[in-house]
Amino acid sequence: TGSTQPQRMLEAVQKNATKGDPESVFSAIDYYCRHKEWAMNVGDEKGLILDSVLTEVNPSIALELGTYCGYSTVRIARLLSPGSKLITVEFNPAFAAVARQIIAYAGVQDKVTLVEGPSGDLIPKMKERFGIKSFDFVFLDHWKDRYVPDTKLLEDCGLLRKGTVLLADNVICPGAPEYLKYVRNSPRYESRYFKSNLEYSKVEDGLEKSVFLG
Ligand SMILES: Cn1cnc(CNC(=O)c2cc(-c3ccc(F)cc3)cc(O)c2O)c1
Ligand SMILES: [Mg+2]
Repeated sequence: TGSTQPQRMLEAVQKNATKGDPESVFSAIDYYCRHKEWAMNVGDEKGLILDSVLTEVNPSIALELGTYCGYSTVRIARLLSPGSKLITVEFNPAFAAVARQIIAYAGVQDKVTLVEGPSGDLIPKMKERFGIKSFDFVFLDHWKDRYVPDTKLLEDCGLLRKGTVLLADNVICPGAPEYLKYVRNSPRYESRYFKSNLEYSKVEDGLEKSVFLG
């Protein structure tokens, strides 16, 4: 009955997942999006790469740009150590409203702060609003033409430190060519491409992992 696709995803979670079980929540979304309606979640295949990078970094403070319905928010939050935090930024209020419910259903709401608004406006306010020194990990999954300006903004606001890991979704499909040029040509990043597939599809896509060198 849910009128929008995000609402139908939420319904699928409420119907098929177990409250308080993050794994069952993102698995229910994957099942729905693979068999019923495609949606732009990072998905199960790229999600495994996200999991492995997260486990390696074990961030105390992480940032996600582009919450959408909270699929990757739940995937990230479930792997955070006790006391670690994830700040996730979503521009679209309808997406944010669904994401809050999916995050709560998964039981990870205590680790997550969802902030609504344009990333370009919110990033400069992160230090004062959330008392952040710098981020250990950043997942970029929002508008692809915002990857470069927001990365430069994170640098200029002193929100990256030596060793901060940036992980960018969709660098092939839909593509973020300027971002790839930026991080691969900059002496301030050490970049590596993780080849995969577009969520729920056979089309190539991948994640770019870039370590800020300070
Ligand atoms: C409206 N909006 C709110 N947030 C965003 C940012 N995300 C994307 O744009 C995005 C798009 C696609 C995608 C769409 C159509 C297609 F044919 C192939 C790929 C996949 C993703 O993983 C994405 O993250 C867009
Ligand atoms: Mg994406």
